[in-house]
Amino acid sequence: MTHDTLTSRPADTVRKTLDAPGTPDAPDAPAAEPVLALHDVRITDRVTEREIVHGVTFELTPGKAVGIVGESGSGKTLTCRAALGILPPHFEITAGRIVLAGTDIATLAPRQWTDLRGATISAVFQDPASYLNPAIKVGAQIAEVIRVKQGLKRRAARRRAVELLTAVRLRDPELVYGQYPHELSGGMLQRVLIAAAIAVEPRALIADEATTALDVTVQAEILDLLDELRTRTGLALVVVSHDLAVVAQFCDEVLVMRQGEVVERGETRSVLHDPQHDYTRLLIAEHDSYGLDKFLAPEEAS
Ligand SMILES: Nc1ncnc2c1ncn2[C@@H]1O[C@H](COP(=O)(O)OP(=O)(O)OP(=O)(O)O)[C@@H](O)[C@H]1O
Repeated sequence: MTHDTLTSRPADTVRKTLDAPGTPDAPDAPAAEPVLALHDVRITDRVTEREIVHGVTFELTPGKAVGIVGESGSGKTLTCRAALGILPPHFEITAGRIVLAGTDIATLAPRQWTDLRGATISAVFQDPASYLNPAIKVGAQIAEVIRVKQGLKRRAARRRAVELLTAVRLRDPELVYGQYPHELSGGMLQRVLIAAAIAVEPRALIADEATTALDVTVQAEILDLLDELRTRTGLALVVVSHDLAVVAQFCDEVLVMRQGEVVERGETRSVLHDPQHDYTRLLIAEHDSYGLDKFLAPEEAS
């Protein structure tokens, strides 16, 4: 077993990861236009009339990654779903603005949303199997996305789908193309979902606990893949994770959410080195002890 994976590192991992040299921005580079910007977004449950998300603000520029961390039920997923235009039926954005590639999403008709989703913004969630049709071979499902969104003919769509399965580093892409979802492992399914999510070359990708259900090695591989796409293609990432090590490694900026509120937000390095809010300190402390437990198990602990 290797300890050099994202969630099985010793205490203080978060800070050590931050100390690793990064790729600094060119000093005089002009600030890029955000692909996605949220301005004080509030989300209300219309059934209970309760406001669930109390004002989220962040900007995501090409090639950057913003992390959202926080306890279960703090509103991370609702925030992401709002940005994707897929809030559950009785939830509504009741204040603030979301601007996607320069367009205020409040002005979008359903048809325009269909064009933007996949092509401008895309997402990968935790449970890949539930997003695939169990009765259709996975390659055909990706090819269908390509045919519909890019208007490619059947043969060209197939070729492109195999290219994408190669790009997400599936070992035998031709074989995988012809397999059904139940024939693939969780890690392979998540790669297939990422292939589908990047099929139409979106500018932003939301990864909402996309690696949570995977074992640590596969998790690290998937995160590396997303990071590579980010550096190579300028894909902008929103990474929702309960794991601070993931955020420390991949995100330029982090938002810490608790009970629908952003309690702390800033450059990842400074938030994790010098947390200002008690809740952020608690998350870091919990992470460190969790990391230590994992480091000791199983060989050293026995
Ligand atoms: N489809 C839904 N129907 C009813 N309530 C919902 C729905 N989705 C979310 N909620 C409620 O909204 C609140 C925020 O949920 P959300 O899924 O955004 O939290 P989260 O931070 O992503 O949590 P987790 O880490 O568990 O995914 C929670 O109280 C949740 O119960």
